[in-house]
Amino acid sequence: MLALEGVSKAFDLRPVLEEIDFTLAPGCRYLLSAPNGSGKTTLLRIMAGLSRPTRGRVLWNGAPLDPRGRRHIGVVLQQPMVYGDLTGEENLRLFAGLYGVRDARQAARRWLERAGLEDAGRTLVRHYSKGMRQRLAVARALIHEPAVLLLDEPLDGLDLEGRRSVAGWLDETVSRGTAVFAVMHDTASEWRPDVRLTLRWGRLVVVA
Ligand SMILES: Nc1ncnc2c1ncn2[C@@H]1O[C@H](COP(=O)(O)OP(=O)(O)OP(=O)(O)O)[C@@H](O)[C@H]1O
Repeated sequence: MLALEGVSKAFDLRPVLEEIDFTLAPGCRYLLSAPNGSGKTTLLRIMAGLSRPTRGRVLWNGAPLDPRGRRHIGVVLQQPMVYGDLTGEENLRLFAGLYGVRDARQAARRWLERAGLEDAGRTLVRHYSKGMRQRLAVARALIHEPAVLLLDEPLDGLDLEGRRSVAGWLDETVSRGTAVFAVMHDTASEWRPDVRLTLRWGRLVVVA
């Protein structure tokens, strides 16, 4: 499982994260909520292996996170990593292929349907609304059934129905054993976490 060991991060000597020790548990829902600029995205990027800590380590099953470990992680950042010049279906097939999903075409179709995008599957993503793009980004992050799903504001920009359906997939993913770690406003009522976290002075703390 994914673990942080003494993770600190500073930008130009300005500390953002301080000595974070944290291990995710399978099938657990984490919600991280903290003020703007407190380091939430920085933490998520480090957990995903997209940024290096200044000190400390990110571990996958006890060993430093490497490209093989990263295959077990799905990520949705604030700028959804989907390609505007490809169709929704092409995007999903591309990522399914990159992650080594066995039948990429079938997986892409299944996830398009789950995302409620089957009619838009052949439309270029640059013509999608923000909500459609967000649903596609979550489908992209789940297509290889990761053990850990890291999300930055996954419900933002969605209408009520979209929020409920994404929250529903997250719960479904959790029920299959995936640990879901989401940066989200703590007022989001569609998704109930098991553990609420915040960042205080760069430290990750559990909110009682
Ligand atoms: N690449 C970078 N170079 C320099 N400073 C950075 C960089 N990335 C983030 N920071 C700074 O680190 C601090 C934490 O940023 P981060 O984006 O992680 O916060 P956040 O909690 O996600 O904020 P928000 O809620 O606004 O998204 C901010 O002061 C930001 O300016």
